[in-house]
Amino acid sequence: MAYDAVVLLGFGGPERPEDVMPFLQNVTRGRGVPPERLAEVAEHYQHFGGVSPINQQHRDLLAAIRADFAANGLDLPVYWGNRNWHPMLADTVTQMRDDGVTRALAFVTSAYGGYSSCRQYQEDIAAARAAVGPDAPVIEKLRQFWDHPGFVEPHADAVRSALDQLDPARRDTTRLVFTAHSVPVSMAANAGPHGGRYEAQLRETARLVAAAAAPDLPYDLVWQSRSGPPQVPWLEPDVNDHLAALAEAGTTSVVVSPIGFVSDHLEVVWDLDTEARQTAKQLGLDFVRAGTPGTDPRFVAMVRELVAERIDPDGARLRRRLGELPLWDTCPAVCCVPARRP
Ligand SMILES: CC1=C(CCC(=O)O)c2cc3nc(cc4[nH]c(cc5[nH]c(cc1n2)c(C)c5CCC(=O)O)c(CCC(=O)O)c4C)C(CCC(=O)O)=C3C
Ligand SMILES: [Fe+2]
Repeated sequence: MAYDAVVLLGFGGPERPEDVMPFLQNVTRGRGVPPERLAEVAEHYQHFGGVSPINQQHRDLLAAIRADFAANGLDLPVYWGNRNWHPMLADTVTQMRDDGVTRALAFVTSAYGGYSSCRQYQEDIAAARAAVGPDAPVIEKLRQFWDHPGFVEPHADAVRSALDQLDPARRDTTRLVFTAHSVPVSMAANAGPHGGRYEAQLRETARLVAAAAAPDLPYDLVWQSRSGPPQVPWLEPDVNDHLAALAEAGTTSVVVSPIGFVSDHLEVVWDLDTEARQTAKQLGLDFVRAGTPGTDPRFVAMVRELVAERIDPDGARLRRRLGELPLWDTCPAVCCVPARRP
């Protein structure tokens, strides 16, 4: 199968104060997020002058991918479009069509299965193509990469450097706390063709990162950034509640590692670096937040490797992965169907 382009598909974020509300409306349209929650999240963005770091992180990743492709002789143009903010994917697909692209691969900035992390991006692609019309390029999503060494190793190194900042005399009472975006329990139950895939993949990534970074330390997987109406159950415990439980049980020091994400965007710099850090301080816990892959060369090279394994007629032989969960290129049509909303 011949491909003539790659597109980086991101979440997107506002870059001016006046963009914050329209961005949040795009994110939450039809999703039953109460206005109080929206106002609260708008505050988090305004705290940073209305600028989410995520678009610049997408730009940096785009530049790094282009440089890596060029340095390794992969001659494919790389485009960038977002789900929720400019450049919107439909505009990018229009440009691709105008440039004569007919068949492209999409690298999505989420490693996992599940509705928000995988299926919704495929819906974004379908909607953008429908908006462009019958001559829109075909766009196929690259596979989930939760256990790829290019994702796991940068997270593990980040955990190691975070640990170096903690008091070694307290190692016996130090713990790793991995976090990912909480989702509604019903969405987690529907993730993947047999359910539970988002959580199962996160547990595997946590296991792999912990084993590589600090096999002697206990670790947990907990959740952050809960949204939605209060009566709808979401995955728990929340990272802040978990820190309280750890402090109560004698933990003195934590490394918090956001394995659910690929860059230090607003959910990281607000929910962890601001809120969870504050919680830890109140509890008297030593707290260091571990970094995310960002533009780590191994992560950037992973994008090229994912493309290479898809282009190769016998791509399975090129696959690099550390875990054991089932893996596929193309999701079955039934997976991650949206939870029915009340
Ligand atoms: C699984 C998952 C990921 C990881 C996969 C991936 O990375 O794609 C993720 C990433 C992100 N989520 C982000 C921001 C937001 N998420 C929201 C709301 C929601 N997220 C959900 C899930 C996820 N979200 C869900 C189930 C909702 C409820 C509404 C709905 O059913 O869709 C809201 C609404 C307000 C609120 O928080 O209530 C905002 C502002 C940003 C950008 C940060 C920045 O600007 O730097 C990023 C990368
Ligand atoms: Fe989110």
